[in-house]
Amino acid sequence: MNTTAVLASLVSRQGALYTIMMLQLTGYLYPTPALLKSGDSFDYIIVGGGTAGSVIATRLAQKKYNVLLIEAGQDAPFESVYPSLIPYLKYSHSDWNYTSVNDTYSYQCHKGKNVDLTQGKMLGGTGALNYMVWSRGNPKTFEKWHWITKDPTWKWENVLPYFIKSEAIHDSAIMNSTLKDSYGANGYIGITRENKSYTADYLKGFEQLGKTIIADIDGNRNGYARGLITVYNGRRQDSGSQYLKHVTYSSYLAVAKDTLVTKILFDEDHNAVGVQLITDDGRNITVNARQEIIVTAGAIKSPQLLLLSGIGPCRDLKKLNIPCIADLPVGKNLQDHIAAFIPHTTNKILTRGTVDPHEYPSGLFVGYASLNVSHIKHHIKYPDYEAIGFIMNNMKFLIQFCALTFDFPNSLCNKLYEEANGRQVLITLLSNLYGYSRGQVRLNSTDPQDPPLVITDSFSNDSDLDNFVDYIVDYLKVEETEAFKKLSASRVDLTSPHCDAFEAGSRGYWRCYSLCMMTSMGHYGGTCAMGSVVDSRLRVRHVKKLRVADASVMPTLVAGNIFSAVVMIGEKVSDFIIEDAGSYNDVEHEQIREDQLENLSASFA
Ligand SMILES: Cc1cc2nc3c(=O)[nH]c(=O)nc-3n(C[C@H](O)[C@H](O)[C@H](O)COP(=O)(O)OP(=O)(O)OC[C@H]3O[C@@H](n4cnc5c(N)ncnc54)[C@H](O)[C@@H]3O)c2cc1C
Repeated sequence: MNTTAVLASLVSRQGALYTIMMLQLTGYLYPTPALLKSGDSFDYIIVGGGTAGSVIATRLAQKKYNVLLIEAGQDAPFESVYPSLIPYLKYSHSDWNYTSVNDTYSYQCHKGKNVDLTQGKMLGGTGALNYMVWSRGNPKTFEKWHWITKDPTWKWENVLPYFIKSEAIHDSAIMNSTLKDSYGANGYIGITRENKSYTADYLKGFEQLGKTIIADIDGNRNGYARGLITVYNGRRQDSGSQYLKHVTYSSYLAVAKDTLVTKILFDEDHNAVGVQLITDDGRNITVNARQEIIVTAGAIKSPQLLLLSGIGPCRDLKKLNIPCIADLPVGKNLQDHIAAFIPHTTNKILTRGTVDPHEYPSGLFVGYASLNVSHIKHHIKYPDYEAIGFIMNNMKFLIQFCALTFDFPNSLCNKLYEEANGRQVLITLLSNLYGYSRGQVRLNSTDPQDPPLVITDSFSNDSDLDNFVDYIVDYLKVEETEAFKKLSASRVDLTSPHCDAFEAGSRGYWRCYSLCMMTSMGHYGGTCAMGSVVDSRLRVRHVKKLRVADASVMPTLVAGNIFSAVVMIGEKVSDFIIEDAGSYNDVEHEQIREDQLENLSASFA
């Protein structure tokens, strides 16, 4: 077995899975597709049926607003449902397959000297192809958001109820403890804990290092734990499948699939009144929103749509002859959690046997650590870095992870495979939680089907690289523990010849290592940030009746994994929308619905 062979077999299986997708085996999980015609009107139009969009569509339909959810992709396929099939989703029809611009500095050890910007193109969006780690981030993140927006509703104690509302934690260590009041039991996203027996051998190392082994891996406390995952009953718990199923048959929700929104339309008073779109059968039509349009197309596609619609830096728009409606820094402030890929081989012989598709594909631990004691403020100890350990007990998965998910060259992944020699491998993704580098999303052209330009500028702020070195050195102290020695944990250096000029272990070496072995956590955010592009109720500034509500509104990234915070944003903005719709009184609302029912019965007559 080598990397080329594993990737070739994966591609051929992807072909087979695409054929299975045609059978629409997952269709029963989702609403049937709506057939739109030009001039159709809805109370709310939601652009993007991903992580946040699915939450908002569900909550508004439950409140009996007439909602149109528009998604560029299809229902999430079979391989999204079963956790161990994650590798089959990348480069598939359910991925936008975008890449970043080569900035000649970062990602230089990757195949294309850039990074794959994996994003879900299906109901459930990126949550339907992500790595399913559930952590809510550190309270300090939300204090920062409060500080930026001056809106106390973003304080930790005020966002916590929305996390709780979204979760159904199925974990006795949390739910039988004093922590249980700060966790949800009745939300739509089911959460369990990774349970491979061998994960314990690795956690022991951190315990021996003096780290606390904790139950709730929240970014709230420093320490290490087995990962909490969005898997329940052997199935992925993304918001597309788990929220929309509650409104599958609702007459208040229409879902247009395989439908690309190309522009937001405004009237002369700068009210967002409708959208232009290309339907699944190739028609260019316009549909109208009586109340609001909510853009939830993700941190790369939301800014693209706003820019195409004339909302963004006027100077840039002018160059493309796009009339500028609102001069706002759309697309700026792009952030991501960058991780260093650190492999350790061990002496643990792989347990053979077939992989259960319902199972999480590897062992998993998550840890948070801080180097700086000054970070212990207001009784909150907040972390500098996150370490996610994937314990690979399957060689095929190891190769897929290295060469496909993280896009390292085949030669490098072959070396890792050879060094592993049939034994378990620990891959740590060590990430900086508070990066200062910022990138941007810009239009490449005025064609909405053209991918935008994504310039990550990762590590453009040199202090990020410097901090990274400290984090790696701190993390690797675990190699000295009895537990890691017992595992014969041995780090595999895949940087040669790239970093050969540096003395191993020197700061220069670790800087080179970080730049070479860096990878994206897929946590893109910040491109329509609160405080600059949207206000604290996520309304786009300088125009009316338009909101953005997805990872792009985070002014700074959540210090943790960001999926749960995007779900929280979806829950929270739903309340904002419902509160703000108060003036759109029930009488008018009911009246509109009666008109629609009349139209509907007329069309059946
Ligand atoms: C490989 C990977 C692994 C990850 N792993 C984790 C993890 O383990 N834990 C974690 O917490 N986070 C993880 N994340 C991050 C997390 O999943 C995302 O940040 C989050 O799901 C983003 O949600 P969103 O609503 O902003 O966008 P999305 O969920 O991407 O939703 C956007 C939706 O809009 C649709 N769309 C876009 N443009 C248009 C248009 N013009 N018209 C119509 N529809 C459109 C898209 O098709 C998509 O469905 C991961 C990300 C990646 C890439």
